[in-house]
Amino acid sequence: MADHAEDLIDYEEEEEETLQPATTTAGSASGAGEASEAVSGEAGGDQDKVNKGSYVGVHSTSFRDFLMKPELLRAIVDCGFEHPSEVQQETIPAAINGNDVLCQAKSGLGKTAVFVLATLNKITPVPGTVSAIVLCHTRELAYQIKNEYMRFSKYLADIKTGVFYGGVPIKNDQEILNDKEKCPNIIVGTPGRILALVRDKTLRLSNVSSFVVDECDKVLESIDMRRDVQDIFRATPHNKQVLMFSATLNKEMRAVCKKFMQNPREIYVDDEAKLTLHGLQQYYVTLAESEKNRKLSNLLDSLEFNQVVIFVKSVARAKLLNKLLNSCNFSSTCIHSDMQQQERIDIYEQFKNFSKRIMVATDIFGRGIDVERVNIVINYDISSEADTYLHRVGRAGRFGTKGLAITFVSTDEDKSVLESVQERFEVNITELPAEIDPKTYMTA
Ligand SMILES: Nc1ncnc2c1ncn2[C@@H]1O[C@H](COP(=O)(O)OP(=O)(O)OP(=O)(O)O)[C@@H](O)[C@H]1O
Repeated sequence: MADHAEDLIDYEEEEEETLQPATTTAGSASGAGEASEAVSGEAGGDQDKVNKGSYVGVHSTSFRDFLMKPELLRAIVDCGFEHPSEVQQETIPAAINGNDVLCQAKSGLGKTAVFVLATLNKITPVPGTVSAIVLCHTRELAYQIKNEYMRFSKYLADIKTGVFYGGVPIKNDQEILNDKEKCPNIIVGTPGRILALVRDKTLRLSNVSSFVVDECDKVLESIDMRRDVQDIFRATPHNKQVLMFSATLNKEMRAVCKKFMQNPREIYVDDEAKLTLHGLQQYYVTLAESEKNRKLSNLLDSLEFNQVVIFVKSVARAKLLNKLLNSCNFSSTCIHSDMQQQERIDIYEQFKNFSKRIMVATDIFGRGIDVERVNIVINYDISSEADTYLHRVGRAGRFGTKGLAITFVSTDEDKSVLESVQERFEVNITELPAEIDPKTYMTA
């Protein structure tokens, strides 16, 4: 019964409601019992701290300089990665050295490869033993990260990766874990399902040497999810490497993250202006709520796009808008929490493989999701937080490509969110002009 209850935990359902200011603070995190075995990383941290922006275009190092397994270097070549991005140059060596790492770097510049390569490089797989655990906040992101592990481990046939998340029968996961031949060495998952598997003792974490949290500020923001992460953390050995990543990491969340770490290498973008994606054109349109559909339809007709993501604030609006777009013959699909999990994965896949050009989404698609061809993001409903805005628009303009973000502003509240985005990230979001040259947002 208890296990079944765990099985039902789906933080993503909360996404729409969490379009609210964070309720957690460093103060609330500092109480006893939080990550009890973690040691604060404050001491000695300063000399390790690097404040920097990140750019794709600086190529002072090569992946070969990182002294990784030759199988990984071959896979990197196959993936078409020619040079490490700046965040990779900075962070991969620290991670490979075995340091704990807390890393903030802007969207779309390859944070995933940092932990995927570092953990794959470290692991000597023992059949039936889990060596690395990777946690993130949504099921689709977990699925995507697992695929990244598959890409980079293609020449490391002995390393098995698995993904476990809620919304699908836990029995399948238990069967995999109970079979020594199938048990993954690296497990990616969402905290609720992972904890359920730890609690029922099918998932044994006593040999874990790498503990990774992607989108760490989001994962540790809600008390529920943070508690689950702490419980999973406690099931792992004291001596392990901890790696955490996000594009947004405020001072409170840094302190929370560091409670899980020992003398971490901290890589931050303290100048928030440097979180703005250079290739991304950002505009707003002021309009009444009742004008949104017509405007959207005009934009979809007039703009050139490979793929577009349209963000809305609720499941109901996602369903409705998708229906409307389909009735107007747009190649649209939608993703939200009120769907069977397999359907969600199928929809993610369809969009990723370009079978659909338009995705109407709630914030479950707002962070971490990497679809290369997305060059336009439309905030049909603006987010209620500046950080969420930054993550959403980061779905376009991945890895230094061009992109366009258009935000509909229909209330005073919308206006103030837009103002806070502009102030914090020092970005000038101007009114959408009557015409935009496609060359400014389409990568040739
Ligand atoms: N060195 C590289 N060379 C070429 N492409 C790369 C390189 N590193 C990463 N990429 C590609 O860039 C894209 C974005 O990477 P990734 O999803 O890891 O970004 P991220 O920093 O995690 O972004 P977000 O903060 O939005 O989650 C991916 O498609 C990835 O394959």
